[in-house]
Amino acid sequence: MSINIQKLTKRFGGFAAVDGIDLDIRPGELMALLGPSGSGKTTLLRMIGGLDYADEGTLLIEGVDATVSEPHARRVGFVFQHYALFRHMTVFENVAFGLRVSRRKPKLSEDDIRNRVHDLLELVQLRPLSGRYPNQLSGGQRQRVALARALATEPRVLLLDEPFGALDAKVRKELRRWLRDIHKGMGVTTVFVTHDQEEALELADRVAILNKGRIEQVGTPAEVYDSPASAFVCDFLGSGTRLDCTVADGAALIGGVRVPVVNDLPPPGPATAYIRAHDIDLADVPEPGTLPATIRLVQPVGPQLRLDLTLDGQVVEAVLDRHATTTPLTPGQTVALRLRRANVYPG
Ligand SMILES: Nc1ncnc2c1ncn2[C@@H]1O[C@H](COP(=O)(O)OP(=O)(O)OP(=O)(O)O)[C@@H](O)[C@H]1O
Repeated sequence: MSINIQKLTKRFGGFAAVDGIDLDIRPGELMALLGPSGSGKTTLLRMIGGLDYADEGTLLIEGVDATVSEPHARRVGFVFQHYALFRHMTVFENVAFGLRVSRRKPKLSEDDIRNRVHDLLELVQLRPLSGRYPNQLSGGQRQRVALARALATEPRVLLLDEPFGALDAKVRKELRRWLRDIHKGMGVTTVFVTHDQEEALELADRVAILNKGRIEQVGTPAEVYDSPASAFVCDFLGSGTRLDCTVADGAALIGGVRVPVVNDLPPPGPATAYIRAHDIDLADVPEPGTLPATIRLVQPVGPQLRLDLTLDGQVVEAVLDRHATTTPLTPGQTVALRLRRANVYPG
């Protein structure tokens, strides 16, 4: 099912939480709404689901105006961050619930319900646990039940609000992979909210990046990461550093050194360069094209060596391959930095 959002606006008091958003979601697409806290992701998702109504704009589902239709008429399935399972019902009953209360006609027989629930529990790999209660499950298992429950009524659109937000990093990663596989198998148009860049980039077909109720950029994970459309997107997507720079004679200069620029160069004048931490190398000796910096902090993290450095009074973060770094690095030491690529924006 396609979703077309046109100039959608939602105000709370005088404040526009969603501010004239246009967004087209394609049939079968897995779309991430990514942005910092308060950027309007949940409000937008709730309007798609019919849990909130827009003050302005239109929302079409499969070409039909759904701006003011009831949630059940939209046929959407929801999964929220906090497992909204019924505590007094078994896993089986939780998944069956939606089917029992469904307004569809004719009603499903008990046999049909049992078969459907068993198929869904198979899909989320929880069939052996169908008799358990939610408090006998891990957080990840509960979210899988919540997903099975959301899928039970065969929604046209699946909406997920930080579905893995409350889980630990390893479980999150497993569930991501698993959600991607399920989505691939079922092909239901899915919109999920996250503030986790890695999650959005890893899972989504396309990512919409929100800032202050507006969309900054929509694109595939590679597009938004490699070609951020604004300083905000660049800053939000990459762990990195902002450095003052000057654009002159068709080049960007930091501390008088020319840096390779990957986006469209802004007009001549003062500018800001964004350098991702892994786009910085350390040269063995100062040489043309390098900049002198002082190490402030050296932190080995798994396979990486994370460095905080100061360059001309500005703090720079660099990430090196720990095993490829043979020279000892210590705080206070002066090193030569080579900035391999930068995104440069005006001002
Ligand atoms: N019911 C409400 N009444 C008043 N203000 C609200 C209401 N719901 C949301 N807001 C405000 O609207 C803005 C957007 O909120 P929203 O929950 O959509 O952001 P979000 O991007 O999902 O944030 P988070 O990642 O923290 O959940 C916030 O400033 C929030 O305080």
